[in-house]
Amino acid sequence: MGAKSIVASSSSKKSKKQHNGKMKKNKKIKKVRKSKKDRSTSDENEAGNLPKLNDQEINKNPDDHVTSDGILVLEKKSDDDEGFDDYDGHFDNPTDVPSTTEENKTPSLTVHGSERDLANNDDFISLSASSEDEDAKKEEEERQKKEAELLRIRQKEILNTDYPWILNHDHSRQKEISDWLTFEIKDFVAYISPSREEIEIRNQTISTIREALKQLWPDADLHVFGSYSTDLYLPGSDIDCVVNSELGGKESRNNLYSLASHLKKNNLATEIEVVAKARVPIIKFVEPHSRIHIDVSFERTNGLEAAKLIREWLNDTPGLRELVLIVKQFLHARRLNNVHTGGLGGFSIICLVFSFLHMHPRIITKEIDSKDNLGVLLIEFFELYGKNFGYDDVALGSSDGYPIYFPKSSWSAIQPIKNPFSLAIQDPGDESNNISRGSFNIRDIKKAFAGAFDLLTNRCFELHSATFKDRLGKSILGNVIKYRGKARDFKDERGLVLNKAIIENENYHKNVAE
Ligand SMILES: Nc1ncnc2c1ncn2[C@@H]1O[C@H](COP(=O)(O)OP(=O)(O)OP(=O)(O)O)[C@@H](O)[C@H]1O
Ligand SMILES: [Mg+2]
Repeated sequence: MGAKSIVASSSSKKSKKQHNGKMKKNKKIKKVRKSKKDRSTSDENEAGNLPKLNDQEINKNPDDHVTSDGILVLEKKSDDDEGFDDYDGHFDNPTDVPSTTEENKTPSLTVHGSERDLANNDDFISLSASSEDEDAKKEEEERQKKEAELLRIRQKEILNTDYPWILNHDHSRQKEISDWLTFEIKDFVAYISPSREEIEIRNQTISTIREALKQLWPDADLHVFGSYSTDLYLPGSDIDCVVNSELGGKESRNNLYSLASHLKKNNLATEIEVVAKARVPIIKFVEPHSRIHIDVSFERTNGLEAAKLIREWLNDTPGLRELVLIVKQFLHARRLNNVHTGGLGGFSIICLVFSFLHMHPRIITKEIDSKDNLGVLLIEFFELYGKNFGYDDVALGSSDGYPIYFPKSSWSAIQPIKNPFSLAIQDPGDESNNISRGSFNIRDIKKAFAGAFDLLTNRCFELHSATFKDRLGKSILGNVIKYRGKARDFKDERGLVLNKAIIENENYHKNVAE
């Protein structure tokens, strides 16, 4: 397997020394000033402005309620470290498309989350609402019929294989088995990268919501952050948005409700949840035409700063996008990507991969080129965070824009540490914020990474000693990633149509700088 040998590179002494979580000196982390807006939280506790509650109310938290127009208002009060993180993952598999048929016709409450969440009274209730108004009901039924039909068509298109990215892309004759894996990773990423149509739908969705927002609040604007503004989204990822306004104060409970109600009236939101009193007040809903899940937060700029920083990371870090997308899909398939259930969110994944690539000894010394060695790097990523990383003692941070390790014990903002076996990742925009504090299920995440390392290395050895005839049509990556999708060309169409979220984020930063 030569210089790129998986075994040789993954067991390199130098590599282990650098990567086993041994700490570097903690340099002072660059302070990033938080804007006033970011620090503001809603203390308001208005009463009486919301519509009366209807008969279907079932309150898990005594204060949670469903309004008469079918909007669920969740009154999250506490903000403990292990609590509910309002940033969610995604619903990124065509087979995950929520059912749009029978069960949505009658109002029903669905409880999401583990027993643990329920026990903590941290449960998360979603409402499938229907209007009492007859016309609206008919309209809704019509829409649901159309969606069901669309879903049937989409499902027919889904290929009967768990590895659609290998169709017509055979790399089994590669001499280096690690090159085979590298090519498969590239194919997978091209396969799940957005088509022109998908980008246009996202652009359109955001424009429509922004227009509606401006009708309601002329002083406000809608900005996109998160994976859509960094091109790190999978096909069903949510869109994270933030409403910022000249007059401010849009994060109040009443304003959240007004916006939710306005979007609903304009047929731009279904399955709405208003989480009014969380650390980050938020509205979550599904945009009915695109079925995209949207999260809207208020009066904050930190996500917009993070989007810019992540795009800079992507420009400066070859291989970052590929590995992040693979790890995202890997965790998503195992239901380990949702922070609400202790999984690892998109932001944490980006930081883990960024840190891994920038501290990789063979990359630092320019011994290897990341893009040509994605296979080896993926295996080593799984080895590091599955087998070697010192979760008990080591925190990830950054200094002058470069990732560093430092002792968790020296990070005053996270003391006292309740659970030492936990991931601690310093927010590059706020040194007091541990972005992975909600990821309490590190045990399973670590186990999954370790398992992936074993599965991939075994598969590499197995195929390395197989004949070319036996290798034909086989997948290496498929040993750890499965994906059900339709046949599509391996065209990453991001070059054909502009992602407006990126342009707008760039413009936002230009305006701020002026
Ligand atoms: N714990 C957190 N603390 C502060 N900001 C966060 C935190 N989690 C997420 N964010 C902000 O929200 C943005 C979106 O986070 P998220 O975890 O949804 O990642 P994502 O890149 O959008 O991935 P996905 O496609 O899975 O949604 C981040 O880029 C960051 O700005
Ligand atoms: Mg997101």
